Amino acid sequence: MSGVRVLGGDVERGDEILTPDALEFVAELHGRFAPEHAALMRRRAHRRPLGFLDATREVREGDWKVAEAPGPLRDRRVEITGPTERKMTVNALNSGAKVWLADLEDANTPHWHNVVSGQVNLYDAARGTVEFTSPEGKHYALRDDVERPAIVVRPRGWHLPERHLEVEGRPAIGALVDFGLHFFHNAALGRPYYYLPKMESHLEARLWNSVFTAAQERLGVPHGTIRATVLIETIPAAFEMDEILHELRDHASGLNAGRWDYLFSIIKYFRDAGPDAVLPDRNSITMTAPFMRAYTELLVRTCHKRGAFAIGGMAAFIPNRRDPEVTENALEKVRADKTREAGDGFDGSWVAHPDLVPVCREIFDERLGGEPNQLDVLRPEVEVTAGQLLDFASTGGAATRAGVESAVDVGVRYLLSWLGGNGAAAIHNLMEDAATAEISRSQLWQWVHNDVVLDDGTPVTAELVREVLAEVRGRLDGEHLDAAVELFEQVALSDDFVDFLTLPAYERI
Ligand SMILES: CC(=O)SCCNC(=O)CCNC(=O)[C@H](O)C(C)(C)COP(=O)(O)OP(=O)(O)OC[C@H]1O[C@@H](n2cnc3c(N)ncnc32)[C@H](O)[C@@H]1OP(=O)(O)O
Ligand SMILES: O=CC(=O)O
Ligand SMILES: [Mg+2]
Repeated sequence: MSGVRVLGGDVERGDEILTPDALEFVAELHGRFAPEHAALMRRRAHRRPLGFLDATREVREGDWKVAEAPGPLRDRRVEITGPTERKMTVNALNSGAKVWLADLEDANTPHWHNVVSGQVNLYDAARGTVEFTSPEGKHYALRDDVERPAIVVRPRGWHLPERHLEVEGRPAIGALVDFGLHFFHNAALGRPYYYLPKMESHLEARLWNSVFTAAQERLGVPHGTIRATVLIETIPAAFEMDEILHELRDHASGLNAGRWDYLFSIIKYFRDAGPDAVLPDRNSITMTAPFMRAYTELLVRTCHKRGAFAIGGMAAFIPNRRDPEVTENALEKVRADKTREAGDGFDGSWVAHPDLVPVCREIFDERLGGEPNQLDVLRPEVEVTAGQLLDFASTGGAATRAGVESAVDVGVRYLLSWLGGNGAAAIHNLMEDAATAEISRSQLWQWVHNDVVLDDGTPVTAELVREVLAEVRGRLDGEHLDAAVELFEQVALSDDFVDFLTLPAYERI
């Protein structure tokens, strides 16, 4: 194969995915789009003042809609998310959800094995042939008595490289590897649906749109077959919701309120902006904080004005089949979260675990009546200003010692899991993934660099964080403990803010 080298090791059935034609296709996408991608990544480094853009006023004020949703995406009342590990693939497809967000992003450690075997599992899932037998001998197969969810694949964000695949001597772009391999093998089946994470501007959406157009042309797939739901989960993107949908309008199917990365992005963007931008303990920032409400209200309003689906986010509470009290608490919290979203006009929402599918379904069933969605709930009364999106000062809550301890503890435990190959983990009964871990470490960085004083009068210093880190280290063990602790210290405390914790973490796998 000219220009492409596979540097990762052998993965079972990898030869069915990494075929010469598929690699050629991925290489072609790189040939066409790598220069634009590089320019957009350089653009990210510049933190511009935030506001709605003058240059795109016409798009915001114009009268246009995105393409009508295809049949499998007209009813998205409950979406289960999860990694593409084989057993979880079967479990997600049997969960009774309307959509499975098959995650190659924040719930996945991009070990080469996970990247390739995830594609194998998606290949079988798309063909209804996926099955699995556990080491204990339990057999998993697709059930006939459950409606199969539409599969919506989330490739990695634009920033992540894939160094196990080289194109023209350079590490490939993770997003193009994930999208390219999946599209190449599955587009002909007619349902190439994607979730697009972590975009920071409509120009990045334009790049995805160009990639989609080229990919469809190249494989002879009709223009507009691809449908993409964009996560609005960075603060700059919140000011460009209309523009992002407009760029992708032939391929757009909706927006999702990705709350965890959104909080991370806010902390990152305003990490050194002084006291008014300092956020309190993660646990005290809820979806009813004024700036979070402004964000979700604007998202629903924008989507429905444009005929696009508004999909709610992830409540992090996880049930535990061995602990009824934990499960009851999770169900109650998730019920409250989904009830608020349904009432606000969202068309459906995310859950992290099969046992949460029924509660989300029940709430949206009740709200939707006999309808598949609530696209007709236009929310014309919603008007959101830039000031409301950026009003962090009225959040309430405090920075506390418990907040510091929890941030360090969760961050290190998550990195231990990530380095071991599990990009999503239940920690203290909460779902943790790369986005929530980003909040933990960036929050500490922000507190240290803004001379925050805890509610008990203790200043947050690098020494304090190191002290807590030593305590946490003392109670944990595991093969990757040294690496996890070193990494955490780096991403929480280094003078130069590390853009994404997964970048230095990736160097270690
Ligand atoms: C901020 C964001 O981006 S959110 C989206 C990204 N994050 C995610 O997708 C996380 C999704 N959730 C998960 O990965 C898991 O639920 C975890 C890691 C949080 C917990 O997993 P576990 O500890 O295995 O949960 P638990 O033991 O209760 O699982 C019970 C069963 O449900 C299955 N299960 C749990 N979550 C899922 C899921 N999301 N998809 C499919 N199956 C699942 C397990 O495989 C297990 O199956 P089994 O009984 O056949 O062995
Ligand atoms: O991807 C979802 C999020 O909350 O982040
Ligand atoms: Mg996210």
